[in-house]
Amino acid sequence: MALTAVVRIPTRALLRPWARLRDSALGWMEPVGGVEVSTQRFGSQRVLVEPASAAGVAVMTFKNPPVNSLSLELLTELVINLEKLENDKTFRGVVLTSDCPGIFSAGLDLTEICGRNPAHYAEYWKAVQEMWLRLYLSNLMLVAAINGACPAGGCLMSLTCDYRVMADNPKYAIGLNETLLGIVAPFWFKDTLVNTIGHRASERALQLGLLFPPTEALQVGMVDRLVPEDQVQSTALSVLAQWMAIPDHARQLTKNMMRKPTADGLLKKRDEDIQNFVSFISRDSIQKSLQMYLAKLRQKKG
Ligand SMILES: CCCCCCCC/C=C\CC(=O)SCCNC(=O)CCNC(=O)[C@H](O)C(C)(C)COP(=O)(O)OP(=O)(O)OC[C@H]1O[C@@H](n2cnc3c(N)ncnc32)[C@H](O)[C@@H]1OP(=O)(O)O
Repeated sequence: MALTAVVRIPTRALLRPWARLRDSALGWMEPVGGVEVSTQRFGSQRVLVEPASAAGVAVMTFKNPPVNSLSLELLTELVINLEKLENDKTFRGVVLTSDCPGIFSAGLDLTEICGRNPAHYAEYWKAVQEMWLRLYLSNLMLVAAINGACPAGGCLMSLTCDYRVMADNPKYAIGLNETLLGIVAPFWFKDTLVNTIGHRASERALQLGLLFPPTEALQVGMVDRLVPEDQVQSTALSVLAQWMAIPDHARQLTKNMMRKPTADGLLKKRDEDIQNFVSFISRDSIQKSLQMYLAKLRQKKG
C-alpha cells in the first residue's frame, strides 16, 4: 500500500493512544465510523511478524534502529503481536530475531529511564514487566535467534525463550550487565537467569555484570547453540521443527509447571515492584550514573 493511502481509524483508537498503537501495530484498522488519516503517520512498525515457510511457525523481527532498545513503543508492539499470534491457533512456534545489523537488542531504552518523571518510570516499568510475563509464560514455543549483541534487557528477553541460538561471532556478547551501569537487576531478572544457568553461575555473572562472548555463553548455558552468523535464523527454525513434534498440551503444561512459580513471584507484587523501581531509578545518584553511561555511549562516536 502506498504511504499516502488513506485508511479509517476507529474513533476509539483516536481517543486512546494505546488503542491507536494497537491498531497501527497490527494493521487492524477497521473501516468503521472514524476519521480519515494518512497511513504515513503510522508508517514505521517496530515489530514485524511474518509466517515462516513451515506451517505453524512465525518469525518476529524487532526493527527499532539503531540498537533495538526496548522503548515503550517496542515493548507495546511486542506484547500486542505476541497476543495476536497466541490467539491465532494456527501458530505454535515463534522465532524472535533482530533487523538491526550486529545487535539483537541493547536492552532497556536508557532514554526511558533517565531524565523523566516518576509517572513515566512507572508506566515504562509496567510495560517491561508485561513483556517479561507474556514472553515467559507464553504457550507458544519461542526460540531466540540472537544475531548480535544482547546485553541487559535484551538478554532478559532472550532468556524468556525456550531455546537460544546465537551467532558465533566473538564481537557479540550476552549477559545481565546492570551492575556495570550502577543499577541492580531486579529479582525476576535474577530468577530468570538462575532458572537458566543455576545459582552459583548467576551470582557471579550478576555481581560482576558479566557480558559473555558466545563460546563462554554456551559453556555457562546462557545459550543453547552457536552457529555461523548466516545460519542463526535457519537453525532456530529447524530447532522449532523438532520441538513441534511434541504434543502441544503436554509441552505447554510442562512449561507452565516449570515457570509459573517464578512468574507468580512477580505477579504477587507487581505494584510493589513498580514502586521500588520508581524510587530506585529516581535517586539522584542513579540518574547521575545513567547519564554518565549514556554520555559515554554517545561519545564513542566522537
Ligand atoms: C529495586 C529495583 C531496581 C531496578 C533497577 C533497574 C533495572 C534495570 C534493568 C535493566 C537495565 C537495562 O536493560 S539498561 C540498558 C543496558 N544496555 C546496555 O548496557 C547496552 C548499551 N549499548 C551498547 O553497549 C552498545 O550500544 C551496543 C553494543 C548495543 C551497540 O554498539 P554500537 O557500537 O553498534 O552502537 P552505539 O553504542 O554507537 O549506539 C548507537 C546509538 O544507540 C544509543 N544506545 C545504545 N544503547 C542504548 C540503550 N540501551 N538505550 C538507549 N540508547 C542506546 C547510543 O547512545 C547511540 O546513540 P547516538 O547515535 O545518539 O550516539
